[in-house]
Amino acid sequence: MDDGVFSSAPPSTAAATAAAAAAAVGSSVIPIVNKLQDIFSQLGSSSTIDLPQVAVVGSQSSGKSSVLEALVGRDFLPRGSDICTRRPLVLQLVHQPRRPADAEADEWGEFLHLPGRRFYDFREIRREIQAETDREAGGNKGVSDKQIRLKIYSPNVLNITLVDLPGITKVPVGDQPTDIEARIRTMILSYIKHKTCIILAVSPANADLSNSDALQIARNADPDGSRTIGVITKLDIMDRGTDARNFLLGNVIPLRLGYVGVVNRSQQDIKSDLSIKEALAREESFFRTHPAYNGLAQYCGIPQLAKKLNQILVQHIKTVLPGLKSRISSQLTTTAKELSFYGDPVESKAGQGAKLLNILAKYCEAFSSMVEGKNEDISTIELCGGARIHYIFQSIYVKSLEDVDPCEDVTDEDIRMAIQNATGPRSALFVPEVPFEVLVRRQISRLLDPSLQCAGFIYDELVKMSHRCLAVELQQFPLLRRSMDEVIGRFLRDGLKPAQDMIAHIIEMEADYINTSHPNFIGGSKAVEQAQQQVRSSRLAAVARREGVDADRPSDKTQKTRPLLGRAGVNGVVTDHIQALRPSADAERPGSSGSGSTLWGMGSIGSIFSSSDDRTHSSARENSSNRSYTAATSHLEHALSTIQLREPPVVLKPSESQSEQEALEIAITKLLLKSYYNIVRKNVEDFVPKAIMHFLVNHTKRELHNYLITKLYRDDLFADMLREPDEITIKRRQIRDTLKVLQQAYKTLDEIPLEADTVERGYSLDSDSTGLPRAHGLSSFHDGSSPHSTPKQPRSRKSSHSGEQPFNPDASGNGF
Ligand SMILES: Nc1nc2c(ncn2[C@@H]2O[C@H](COP(=O)(O)OP(=O)(O)OP(=O)(O)O)[C@@H](O)[C@H]2O)c(=O)[nH]1
Repeated sequence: MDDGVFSSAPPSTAAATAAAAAAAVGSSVIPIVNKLQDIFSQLGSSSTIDLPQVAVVGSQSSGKSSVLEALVGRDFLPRGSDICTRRPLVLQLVHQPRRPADAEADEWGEFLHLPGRRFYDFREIRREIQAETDREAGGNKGVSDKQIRLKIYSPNVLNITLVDLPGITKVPVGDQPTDIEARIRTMILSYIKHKTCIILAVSPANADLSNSDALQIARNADPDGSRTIGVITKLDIMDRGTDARNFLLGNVIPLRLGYVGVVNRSQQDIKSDLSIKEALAREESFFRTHPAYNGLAQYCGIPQLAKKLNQILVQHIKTVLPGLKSRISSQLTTTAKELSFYGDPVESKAGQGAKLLNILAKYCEAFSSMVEGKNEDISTIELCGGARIHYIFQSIYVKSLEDVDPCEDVTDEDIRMAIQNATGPRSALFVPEVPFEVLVRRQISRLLDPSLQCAGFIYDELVKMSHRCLAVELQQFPLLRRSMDEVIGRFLRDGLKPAQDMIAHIIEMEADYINTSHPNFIGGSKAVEQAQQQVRSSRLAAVARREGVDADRPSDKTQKTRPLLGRAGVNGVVTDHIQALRPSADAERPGSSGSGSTLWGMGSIGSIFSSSDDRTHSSARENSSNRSYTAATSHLEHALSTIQLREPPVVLKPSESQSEQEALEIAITKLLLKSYYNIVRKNVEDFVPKAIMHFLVNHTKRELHNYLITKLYRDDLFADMLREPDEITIKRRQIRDTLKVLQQAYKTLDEIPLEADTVERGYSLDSDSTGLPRAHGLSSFHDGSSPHSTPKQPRSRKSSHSGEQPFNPDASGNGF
């Protein structure tokens, strides 16, 4: 040990103070981090800036605890020539504001295993570390990987975590297991493997540096050396005539971040209670006066080590700053937008009038855009606005009409009854038009209800849209919102009425004139043809069924082979159906029917019931039946004096059995009914939506703006309409305040890189004008700017960030 160095240059108090101030790890970064912390708290965020962890590794008694203690600037760690650190000590420094009135109580320690107990005396902290080590690892040199966690609260520290790890030992002693070396190495690696951990690889200068355990294990965890700082201790006790100059310069084992040589307190110094402050001053004197380290000031001393760490921390902060800035910037944009949304309260009448007009115009624009599907925030989740109108028209209204069977509520009996009633006392020679018209009108009138419902649905949609327009903006003016709702409600109701009237007219028009000349109408002859086919096929099916069932009853067969369409029944006319299938030449001539009823459409329908052959046949049959009737009566006259007819019932229904002719008539009527109904349905499906669009939807788009102005733009109403509720006024104030805070925060962040440069410059021991160390390994922590730039020279944001980023900001974290 070169005691002469210390004795020849006793430390001055000023130098000691300066050195001590410079030595504390992160002390110079505290203002920056405090500022960031302020920004976080002002923005109401509980998040903090996470700094990397620092871990000391090395062989046993290499001086790890001494280095850590010097960096923290307080005596609190057990140190000694024997094994001291036997459990990992996780030391969390917690910055807290200074309390002037109670300066003594500003700093204290707290152990996780002794919650709530504050240690103001740092010697007691050391004792507790020793006691807690013994409790877990025993008193006989045993080692445990169970952490001791200690928090130190102080206004002089940075929020950072430091880890003191047991030293690597080769030969087991005391209670140590045989594989102690492997165990300790595994334990150390578990800490330093994390990418956010800065490794202080401590090697004593009085041992063979090229075989350093510290450098070897650090290389395992950090092969490219981007986060390893080599620390060479005990330079004061190197062999006389040797020095660590080549090592410090990186000539022996190069390291990207370089080396720092330090002189800690010796065991003797510890015994004689040499303070850290004095020790630092002595260290400074040692390097200043030792010829071997002349010109290597930036590689020497605890303050240089602290500076190197600070540079890493500054670089880390620089890395996270852009993210922080962009967060604040986007918050700024959102808040500014919010404020512009609330705008400034308008006091003057003219201003109020203009504002009201503006709101009404914007409202109507928004309404039209919503109807036309042009609004900005088009939903991808559900149909909205005009698309809903389209859906109601096509998927609800049109679809419902198409699903309706026009004959659904018209039974065969209804048709039969209508036909019989229409022919009056005569027998029907032709299918009369009246029943068809009656029935088709009945079906047309059924279209009115769904059409009016459709108009009602669209009205509801418009009301909903009117509520959605400027919903957020109008929250600011509840009275105006209410008045607008009322006015718009009235306007829409007024628009619904003509739409409904038009719909009623459309249906009435359709019902009023049954246009059987419509080109799409099936017409009589075609209907007859189809009806005959239907009837024939159903008859054949019935015959086939019966034959299947009665195959073993031959007596019935004669009955079944009778002409099937012989019409016997209510009108007493018997018609041969086969005859009826042949259209008569007479019937094809319009007006040839001669009956009271008009022929349907194509003029060929009636003929099927009126062949002269039919009439001959039927009169022949009538004659024969009349003959037998006369015979029977004359016979009865002998037996009875009076024949009593049964009274006709009050309500008369057609006889139950339906003749095949009637079946044909019914089938024809149904075909005609369906055909005509389809024409009407298509017309209605087309015209009803047109009516609704014209009288209700487009009318609203065209006229609402004028209507709103007429009803609401009145001098005497301006103030009331635009009166804001108190909560809006408060909200505006809050947003303004937040905006100010954000602007300030943004400005502060902009200033931080400059301050960081100052930090880097502030603690150089040599006379380098830039103050920046020239260590080969430091380049990765520089900001890429020229080392010769003047301290006050402002830099652009871009240039303040290094291209090389030793830490991944996303992975950063101090572990707690
Ligand atoms: N002269 C001198 N002694 C030192 C120096 N650094 C440490 N020592 C002494 O070396 C011994 C070990 O120091 P520690 O700081 O306990 O070493 P450590 O690496 O933490 O030891 P373990 O935790 O037990 O592995 C102590 O007696 C210190 O006083 C130094 O730079 N010069």
